[in-house]
Amino acid sequence: MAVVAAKACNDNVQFVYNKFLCSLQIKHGALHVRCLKKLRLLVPRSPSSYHKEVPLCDIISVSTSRAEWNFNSTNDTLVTNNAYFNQSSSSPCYVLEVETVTKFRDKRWKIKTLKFQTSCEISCNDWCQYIKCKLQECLNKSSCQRPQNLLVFINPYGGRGKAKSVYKHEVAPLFEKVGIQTTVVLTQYRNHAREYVEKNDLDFFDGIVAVGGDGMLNEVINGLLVRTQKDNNIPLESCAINSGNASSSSYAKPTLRLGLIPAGSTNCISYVSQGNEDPATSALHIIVGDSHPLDLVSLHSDDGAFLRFSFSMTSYGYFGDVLDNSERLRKLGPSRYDFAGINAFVQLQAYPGEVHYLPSKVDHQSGQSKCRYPCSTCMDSIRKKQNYTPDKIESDAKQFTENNNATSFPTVQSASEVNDFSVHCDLSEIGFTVNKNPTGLEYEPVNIGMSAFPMITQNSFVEHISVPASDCEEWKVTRGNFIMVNSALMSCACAKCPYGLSPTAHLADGNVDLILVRQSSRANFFRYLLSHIGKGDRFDFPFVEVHRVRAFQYRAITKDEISLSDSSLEPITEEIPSLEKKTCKTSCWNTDGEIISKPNINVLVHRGLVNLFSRGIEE
Ligand SMILES: Nc1ncnc2c1ncn2[C@@H]1O[C@H](COP(=O)(O)OP(=O)(O)OP(=O)(O)O)[C@@H](O)[C@H]1O
Repeated sequence: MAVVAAKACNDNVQFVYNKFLCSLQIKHGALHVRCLKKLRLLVPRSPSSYHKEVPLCDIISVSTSRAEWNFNSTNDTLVTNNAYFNQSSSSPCYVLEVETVTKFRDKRWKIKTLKFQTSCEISCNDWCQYIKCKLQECLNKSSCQRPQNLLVFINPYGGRGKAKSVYKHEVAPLFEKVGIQTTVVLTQYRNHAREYVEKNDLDFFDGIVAVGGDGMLNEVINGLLVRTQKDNNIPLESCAINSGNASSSSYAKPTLRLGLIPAGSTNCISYVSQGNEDPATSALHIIVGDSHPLDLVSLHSDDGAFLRFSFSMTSYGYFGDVLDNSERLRKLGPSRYDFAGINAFVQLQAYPGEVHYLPSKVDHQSGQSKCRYPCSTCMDSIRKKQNYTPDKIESDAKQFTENNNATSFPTVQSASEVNDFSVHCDLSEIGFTVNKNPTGLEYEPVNIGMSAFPMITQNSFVEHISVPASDCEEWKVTRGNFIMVNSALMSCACAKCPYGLSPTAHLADGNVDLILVRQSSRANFFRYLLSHIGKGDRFDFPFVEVHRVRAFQYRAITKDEISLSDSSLEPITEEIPSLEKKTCKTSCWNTDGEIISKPNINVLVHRGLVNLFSRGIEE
């Protein structure tokens, strides 16, 4: 049938489309509509200027129907003189209907039906079959099939409690229209979706969709990842490199794709992966079967216990305090974040800590391209990963362990002993380099005894870090009083911050942007926060630094350690409470809107560990 259709479609069949006589052609993955002649005198465009190109992957359905010719011969002089119309008008009209997505400037998608009329029933049917075949070929090539059966979780309480109505009015009709079967679960309690995904048989489904905010997607991701590791007998505590897995981590990748229908107070993933928070657009990305890999980080406590997976922001300090405050103001709805933000700002605090990080080979400065469809950075990393053979992963891992075979944490020299800290510190001998703060102001090397210091051994990193050594630089360490330690796995754009915490972060490049906001005045910190409203450079502050990293580890410095005449950790302004005046408090972590109260954590990036129903933002 396909061959017959293809043959027929090579003939020069003419269709009437949008007041033009036109021909159709499929090439380079798109349906081309080329206009040959205009059928109405008053149409301003010339036929040669009219050329429409519909990517096959944007076509939703193709069908045929019968209709009436819709010419008005009294108004249309050209029509009445046109040979095609004269022949056709007396014969029946067959319509080839191509339903496709149409795209608006704000990246919203809607369904549009293109109607091509002809008097030849056979040509109409052949073209219908031909487009269907080509569409299937295109889907097979990209190995992204369109979902037929979806598991849908709706959080009835997230955001303004609108998720149920959003699904009912904007999404369900679209799924019904294309014949997607759904199993809908209204969540009854926190972690209901997570438990459901962990315990139930999912073989029947092609994907899981969360209707709510980022918190709902986070639940589903955690449930699915935990379940997948269980199914594959992979302990969550281990991140050793797995030679059988093309991923940079030992975690097994789930086969189900995931989607979010944005209906929460923060829908960061929708902003970052499609450029808006429009539920219908998200539904259409699911319907056309889009697929884009998404990096995740796994969070482990300092004793190696698994905490959770996260896909966007993991932040300590100010954002942790905002979330902590906002949980107490839940009854205020989404506006609680504004109140909590003001409250945390009034009580602004810097937290003493130490950050170990493994820089990526592509540093933040040189990786300035934005993540846009088709994103070569994300796709390159996938291709590279595919070339990364199991043998190479194992040999790199071995080399990495041999090169860094130190078992004890090195003694950091005193400030007076060390002038150029980045070079002459003992740490460099075992693969650590201690950074010098660009300002040279906020912190200096400290004289701190090992006995009082939380033990971080190089081996403890090797156990948990699962990135190929050849893709990374050496581990580095820095310390100071931090208002915030942020990590952005993606740009983290949202309605309040349209360019995000880190505008050039990618969805699937295997890196996370580590943003260290050191102690400064309230006014400076406010300027830093304000810089997120616009396009401007949010890293152009002397107290802010950014590193593109594959992994990092945070250790809070305790009061005992501070008391060891640690001059580096003195506040530089009187505005923010001094550590001497206050007890040495710790903050909590805010990871995708969930709280982790333990301050000491390990954060590891896992490249493209899940696939989203998305293609990335189209320019
Ligand atoms: N039925 C339920 N009752 C209470 N909590 C739920 C329920 N279903 C899901 N949750 C939890 O609510 C949290 C927030 O949900 P979601 O992300 O959908 O909405 P949100 O409005 O963006 O978030 P938030 O309310 O935190 O601003 C999620 O972390 C999820 O675990």
